[in-house]
Amino acid sequence: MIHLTTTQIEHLETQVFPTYFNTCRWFAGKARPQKGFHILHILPVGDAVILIVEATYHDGAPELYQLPLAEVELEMEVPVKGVIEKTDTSQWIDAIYDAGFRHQLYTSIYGQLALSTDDGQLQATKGRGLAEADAPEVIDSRVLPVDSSNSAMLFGGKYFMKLYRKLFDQTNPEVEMVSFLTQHSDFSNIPAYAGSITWQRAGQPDVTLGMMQQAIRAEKDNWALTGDFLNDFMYGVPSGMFGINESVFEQVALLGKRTGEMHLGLFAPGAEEAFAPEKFDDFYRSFLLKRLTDLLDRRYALLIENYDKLDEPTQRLAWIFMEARELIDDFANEMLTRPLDSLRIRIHGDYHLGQVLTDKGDFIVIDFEGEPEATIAERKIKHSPLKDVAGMIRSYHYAVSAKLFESAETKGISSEKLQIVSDRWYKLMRDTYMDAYLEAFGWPHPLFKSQNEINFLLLFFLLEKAVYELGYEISYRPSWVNIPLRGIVEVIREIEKLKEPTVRISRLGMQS
Ligand SMILES: Nc1ncnc2c1ncn2[C@@H]1O[C@H](COP(=O)(O)OP(=O)(O)O)[C@@H](O)[C@H]1O
Ligand SMILES: O=P(O)(O)O[C@H]1O[C@H](CO)[C@@H](O[C@H]2O[C@H](CO)[C@@H](O)[C@H](O)[C@H]2O)[C@H](O)[C@H]1O
Repeated sequence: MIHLTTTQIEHLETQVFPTYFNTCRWFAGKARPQKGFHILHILPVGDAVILIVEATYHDGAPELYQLPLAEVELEMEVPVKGVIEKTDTSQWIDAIYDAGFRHQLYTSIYGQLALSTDDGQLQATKGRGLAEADAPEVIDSRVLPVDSSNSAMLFGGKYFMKLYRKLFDQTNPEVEMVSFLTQHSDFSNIPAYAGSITWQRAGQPDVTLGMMQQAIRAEKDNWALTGDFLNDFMYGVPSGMFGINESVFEQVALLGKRTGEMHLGLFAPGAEEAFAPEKFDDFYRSFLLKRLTDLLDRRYALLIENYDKLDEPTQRLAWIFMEARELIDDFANEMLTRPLDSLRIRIHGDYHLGQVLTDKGDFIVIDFEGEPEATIAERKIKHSPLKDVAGMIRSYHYAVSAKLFESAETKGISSEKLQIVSDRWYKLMRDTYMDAYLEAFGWPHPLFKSQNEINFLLLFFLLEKAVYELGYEISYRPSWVNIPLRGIVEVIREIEKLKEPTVRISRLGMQS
């Protein structure tokens, strides 16, 4: 096993990590003013160790990261991004690139082993998805080229393991969700839970280090598939033809059905507290309202700060949003007073087209970690499942807006015309998805007490999601800021419609 001396620890902390961390895709603190990196714990795993590193900043809370470390020969080929430090005689690498470390992780899960650490243990647990026949001796492994906020490994071509990089003082919601759905529900359109590794210490909350699921050989994700549908659709747009293949509706309806089945699997009256359905009590209503108003405050400030960088059409959309603050606030405040008898449950939390893989004409849902901006405690709060539905509906809106407004094929078409075509496509998909979704529950269902409640909650969550996305785009994809703004404007129009007094046309054609 690696034994780090005090000098080596200091060297890593002060000379190596400030550069190395900033080259890692999974390090979320790149844009923050960094103070330093400190190795808080060293957890032995076979010949390697897992370093628990604290990143501190001049502003805001520190973060904890997991960095597995192995020492290997200089001759061993390791991707550049995995090399932490080279000395004259050896190299220190991110241990995910060391077959011995990966083998140890798999062996621990297969055997449900507990590896001792200074003040506790690394406890591995096996899930139903791991076959007895897949003993560690017959399983090879490799790192997957998935470059995201976590690291991914494949075992025997059959099991997908995600090593969480940013750590939280709690069980990761993904482990709770995937193990619950695999072991306590009939929903089978997720990769089955195969196990996890948790760092446990007396008197401290458990910390999830990694999770394993069955591996899926997906053709693509549903964002890419929807992009294909839209490419076909776009051919007709310049010549004024509005054509959607019947199979597109079938796929969208199937996704609605699967989403409904996922929520039925998560609707578990009589389950343990973490999964038992709850009411829309006053505490939750105030939480939702506060979350939305805080988000709105932050987004308005961000928009004002970045206003001059926006192009003119986007500025116009931004204006509509800014002028509608009072209308939005009035609508949001209804969350406190409106009768709401629908129930709330654990949900996916970050549901969009990219979180659904397509496999042999069906869908597999992945990535149950929840909304990246939310704290872990917030990610475990129960919501109406319509929050997930709103996420997916927003995603269809994104897909069509990105294609129609950003493609070379539609360059010569006026934006008014594109808006009409895009709205029409989006509304057809939204209604197809929604109808198939609700059909999965039968009517009435305790999760949806009335059509009135469905309309209000869906609009509330559509607004919340589009406002969240506005921040994501300003920070990461400024050229797409117009997309969530279009979504916000669409919600504003819907709220305005709700406020209009009902117009009745009498037999004589007079309005009353
Ligand atoms: N069970 C699985 N089998 C095969 N590939 C998977 C599986 N789960 C996820 N992936 C792949 O890994 C990528 C990242 O997974 P995801 O859960 O979204 O992690 P992250 O939250 O780190 O982005 C996905 O986009 C998908 O391509
Ligand atoms: O990285 P995650 O998948 O957890 O989610 C974040 O990134 C998403 C972008 O990939 C972002 O999703 C937004 O863009 C999607 C298209 O790229 C679109 O389908 C989604 O509807 C839209 O929200 C997501 O919001 C963010 O949390």
